Amino acid sequence: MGCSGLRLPTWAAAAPPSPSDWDGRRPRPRPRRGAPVVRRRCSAPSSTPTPSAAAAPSHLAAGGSPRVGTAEHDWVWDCRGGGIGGGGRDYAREMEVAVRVVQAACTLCQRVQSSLLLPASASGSVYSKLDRSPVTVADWGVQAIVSWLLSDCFQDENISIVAEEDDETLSSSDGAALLESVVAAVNGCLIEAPKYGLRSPEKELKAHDILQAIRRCSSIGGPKGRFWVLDPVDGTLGFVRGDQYAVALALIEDGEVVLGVLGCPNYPMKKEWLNYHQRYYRLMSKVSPPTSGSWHKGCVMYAHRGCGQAWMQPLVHDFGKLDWRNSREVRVSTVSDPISATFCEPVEKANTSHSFTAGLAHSVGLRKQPLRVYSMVKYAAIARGDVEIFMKFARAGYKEKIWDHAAGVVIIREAGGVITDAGGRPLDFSMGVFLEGLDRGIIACSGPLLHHRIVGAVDASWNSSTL
Ligand SMILES: Nc1ncnc2c1ncn2[C@@H]1O[C@H](COP(=O)(O)OS(=O)(=O)O)[C@@H](OP(=O)(O)O)[C@H]1O
Ligand SMILES: [Mg+2]
Repeated sequence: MGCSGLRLPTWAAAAPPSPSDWDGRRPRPRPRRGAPVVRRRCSAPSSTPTPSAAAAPSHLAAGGSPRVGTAEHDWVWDCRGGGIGGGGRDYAREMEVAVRVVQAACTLCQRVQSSLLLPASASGSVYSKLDRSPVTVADWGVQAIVSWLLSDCFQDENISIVAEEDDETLSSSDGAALLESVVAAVNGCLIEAPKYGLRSPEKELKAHDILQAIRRCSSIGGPKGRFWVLDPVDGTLGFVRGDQYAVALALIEDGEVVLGVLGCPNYPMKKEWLNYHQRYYRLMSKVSPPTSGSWHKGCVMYAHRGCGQAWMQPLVHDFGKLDWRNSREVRVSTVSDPISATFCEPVEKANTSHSFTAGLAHSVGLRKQPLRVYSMVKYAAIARGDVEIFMKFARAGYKEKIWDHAAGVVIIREAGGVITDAGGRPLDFSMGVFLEGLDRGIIACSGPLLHHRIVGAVDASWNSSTL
């Protein structure tokens, strides 16, 4: 195992942008083990490359299918030397595309979430699924753009995507206005694809193109082969309530998650803000606006299996462009004493037993109030070292879906954390859309000591619980 070291060209490493409110933390020293690298090939390095050079490699923006290593401004994900199942593949191309695609998808989500806060409009409406869970234009919109962009970038491959939404509602006669809103949202976002280093469609997509892109996400996963897994808007409740949510994209090969990307548009760079609803954040931002150029919220995290590192870059905001030099390594917390540890869990008590986790917390000596946050932002919080523990115990009979965990699991692991079911076994992504065989619940920790204690505490209290 192990990969090549992180090798940044000196000009890129010398003057990293320094977001003023980076939570007081600086990037860690360069690690010894394998590392993803943003590497520039070819032309003479310049200490201040133009934004277009850094952000929009021509091999992606113009050519459709990316050709790594051929363009002048060629940013390459480089974690070579094995470490990955499947013969040491580095997934450079997949990782680069996935990060760009998630960045684009986050823009669509942000626009739809803002419109939800405005007086009623079709794009700002919340619809109800058969199971009465909410769904919005963003769910279908993200699914359509991710599907379209992945297909465009990997034209030479027959890609499979597992994702939550189907096209039934949109294709129905009642869905015409909704479909129109999805088409508008998708085209509004794809026209800006070059700012993420991706290609826009030659012509605006029509309704049937959108439906086709959504239908393409009909893979059901399984133990063999390669497929993408997408949760277009994870934490839909948080999304419709104007709070935290995530866009989660992962690649699974032969049953193993090989890369994960988590877009967290409302993730605050000051971790204490995770405790507050976004409406306070919006209020505070009005009272005391963040200084221009500072990185105050919104990030994309990414990691690839076997690399031993996970990364975060700022969300690309309105007038910005994706710039790989802004990526920073993230690492789990070093806290291993339960007294100082914070645990996080789902907000809704319908999704987990708050009373069971409160009992566990007490028995292992956790003293802080739990942090309740929507979506896989909880996984991002562990990877970033903002919390130490995640616990989820769904009611008996509920089956966890792979898209709710895949991207976060690989990011936590590569950032140094441990994530298993409550029996201490790894989550199994090889059995279709569900995490089959999951033992009781999910436990993620920043390190093995805390993890061991919590798994032990579950065993000790399970029989007396009412779950
Ligand atoms: N009954 C039940 N039990 C457990 N889990 C469930 C349940 N129902 C749904 N889900 C899945 O939980 C996903 C939301 O997880 P969160 O951590 O965001 O939950 S919470 O809203 O903060 O309570 C949610 O993902 P999204 O639909 O993407 O929001 C669901 O896949
Ligand atoms: Mg989800």
